[in-house]
Order: sequence, then structure tokens, then C-alpha cells
Amino acid sequence: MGVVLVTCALIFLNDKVLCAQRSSTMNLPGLWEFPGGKIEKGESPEECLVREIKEELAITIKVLGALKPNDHAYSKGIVIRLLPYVCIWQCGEVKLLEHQQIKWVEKGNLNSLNWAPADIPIVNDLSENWNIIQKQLVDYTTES
Ligand SMILES: Nc1nc2c([nH]c(=O)n2[C@@H]2O[C@H](COP(=O)(O)OP(=O)(O)OP(=O)(O)O)[C@@H](O)[C@H]2O)c(=O)[nH]1
Repeated sequence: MGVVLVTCALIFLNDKVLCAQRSSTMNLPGLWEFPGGKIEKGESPEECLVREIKEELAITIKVLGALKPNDHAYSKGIVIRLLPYVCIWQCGEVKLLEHQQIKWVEKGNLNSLNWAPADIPIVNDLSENWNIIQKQLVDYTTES
């Protein structure tokens, strides 16, 4: 059985990360996710993320590094491999082109959202590594 590769962006702005709620026209309506989408033929994960985030939220991001992927088997035998990347917001104003709403969420509130099942290990990993990621982001922004 094939595995569907899906990228997702953990977009940071200061000490918050962007979380997006899937709308009624998407599958898993009402559940929260990190925005992104399926990798197209010939695309790198980073290229996919930059494209998807422009398509979904109309903003430009910079992809900084990968976190641990998570495989999840949804019903109907579909397995998705969710590939999370730490990103920073670069420019543009968020427009909701597909999602119902977004929230900029701090570490302590991540668990209050109703996450898509495939995202739960990623949210846990993010919480555990939050301080390390924050330090890398500070180093990146002071260097550039
Ligand atoms: N983008 C994204 N998709 C996720 C997450 N968690 C999760 O289970 N998914 C699932 O991964 C699959 C791909 O997501 P998508 O529908 O956003 O991908 P896409 O934009 O390329 O879709 P399309 O083929 O309908 O245009 C969906 O089945 C979605 O429910 C997540 O955090 N981010």
C-alpha cells in the first residue's frame, strides 16, 4: 500500500505557532492542523510547503528545518506520512483561502485544540522541543 506524503508547516511568529482549523469543505472538518498539503511530482518538501502556504493562507514563509515525521493510518486504508517543518512567517497578511480560522497559539494552549489524529504526535514533539526551537529561531533572526 502506498504512503501519501503530506508536508505541514509549523509557522512561528515570536513565541507563537500558527494553527489552522479545517473548514466544512475539507475532509476532517473542524479539526485543527498545521497547514500544508500533498507533495506533487518533482517537488521537494520545502517547495511544496512554500506553494501550499501561499495557496492556503496567502503568506510567504521560510522553511528552516524538519521535525520527526509521523505515519498515520486513517480508515479506508489510507496511510499518510506527515512531514513537519519549522518555518517562519516572512511577509504577507494571512487570508483564509481554505481554512475556517487560524489561531496563533503559545505552547501552553496547544493541547486545548481538537487536533487531526495524525498531528497529535507532532504536537507532543513540538511541545517537548519548544524551547530548543525557540532558541534556534532567535539565533536565526539575530543572524539574518
Ligand atoms: N495539510 C495537512 N494535512 C493533514 C494534516 N493532518 C492530517 O491528517 N492531514 C491530512 O493529510 C491529507 C492531505 O491534506 P490536504 O487536503 O491539505 O492536501 P492537499 O491540499 O494537497 O489536498 P488536495 O489533493 O485535496 O488538493 C488530508 O487527508 C488531511 O486530512 C496536517 O496537519 N496538515
